[in-house]
Amino acid sequence: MNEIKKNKLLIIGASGHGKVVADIAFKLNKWQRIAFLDDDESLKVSLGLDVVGTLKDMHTCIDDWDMFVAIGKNSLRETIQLKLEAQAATIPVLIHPQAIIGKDVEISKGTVIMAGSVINSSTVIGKGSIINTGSTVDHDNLIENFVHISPGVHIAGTVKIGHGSWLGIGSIVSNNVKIIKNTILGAGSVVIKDINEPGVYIGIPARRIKDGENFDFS
Ligand SMILES: CC(=O)SCCNC(=O)CCNC(=O)[C@H](O)C(C)(C)COP(=O)(O)OP(=O)(O)OC[C@H]1O[C@@H](n2cnc3c(N)ncnc32)[C@H](O)[C@@H]1OP(=O)(O)O
Repeated sequence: MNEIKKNKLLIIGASGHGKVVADIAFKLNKWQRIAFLDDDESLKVSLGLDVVGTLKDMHTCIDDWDMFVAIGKNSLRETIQLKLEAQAATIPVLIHPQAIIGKDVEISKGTVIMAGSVINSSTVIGKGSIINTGSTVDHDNLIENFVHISPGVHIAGTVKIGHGSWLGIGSIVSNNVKIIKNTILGAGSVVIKDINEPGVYIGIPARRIKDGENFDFS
C-alpha cells in the first residue's frame, strides 16, 4: 500500500460513488482538505465538499493533492487512473474503518474497501478496484485490477476474478472458481464453475446472455 504524503485529497467523480468514497476518506482523518473534480460543470458542491474543477484540470493538481478515481464504470476508472499513474500521481488505498482485513492481504493503489466488507487471509486485490459495501472476499483470492465487487457479493476461497470484471449486487462465486477478464455478473447470480468466455451472465447457476466484453452499463 502506498504511503500518503500530501494533506489534500482530490476525488475524481462527485456523484453517488464519489460521495461514498469521500465519506470513507473523511473517516480516515488523514487529509486536511477533500474536494472533487467532475465534468458536470453545474455541480459546485457534493456532500458539502467543493467541486474545484473538471477532469481537464487533473494534471495541474497532481503535485499538491493525493488523487483518487471514484468512477463506478470500470473501463473509465482504468483510463483515468492510468493517466494519473503516468504522471506519477500519489494514489492512496481507501479502507473504511469498519472493514475487516485479514492477515497477508495485499491491496493496491486506487482500490476502495467499503463499510462492512470482509477480506480474508492471503487475498490479493489489484489496483483501481471497488470492494463495495458488505461484500465478503474469502481467503486466497486474486481480484485483478479495475474490478467492481458490488454490495453484498460473496466470494468463497481461492477464487480468481479477472481484470475489469463487474460482479452485480448480491452475486455469489463458489470456491476454486476462475472468472475471465471483463465478465459481468447480473444481480443475484450464482457462479459454480469457471467462466472462460467474457460476456454478461445471470441466474442460478449463472448462464451467459450476451457475448463479448465491451458493454456500457454506465
Ligand atoms: C452501490 C451500487 O449501486 S453498485 C451497482 C449495483 N448494480 C448492479 O449490481 C446491477 C447489476 N446489473 C444487472 O443485473 C443487469 O440486469 C445486467 C447487467 C445483468 C443485464 O443488463 P442488460 O444487458 O441491460 O439486460 P436486460 O435488462 O436487457 O435483460 C435481459 C434479460 O435478462 C433478464 N435479467 C437481467 N438481469 C437479470 C438478473 N440479474 N437476474 C435474472 N435475470 C436478469 C431480464 O429480465 C431480461 O429478460 P427477458 O429477456 O426475459 O425480458
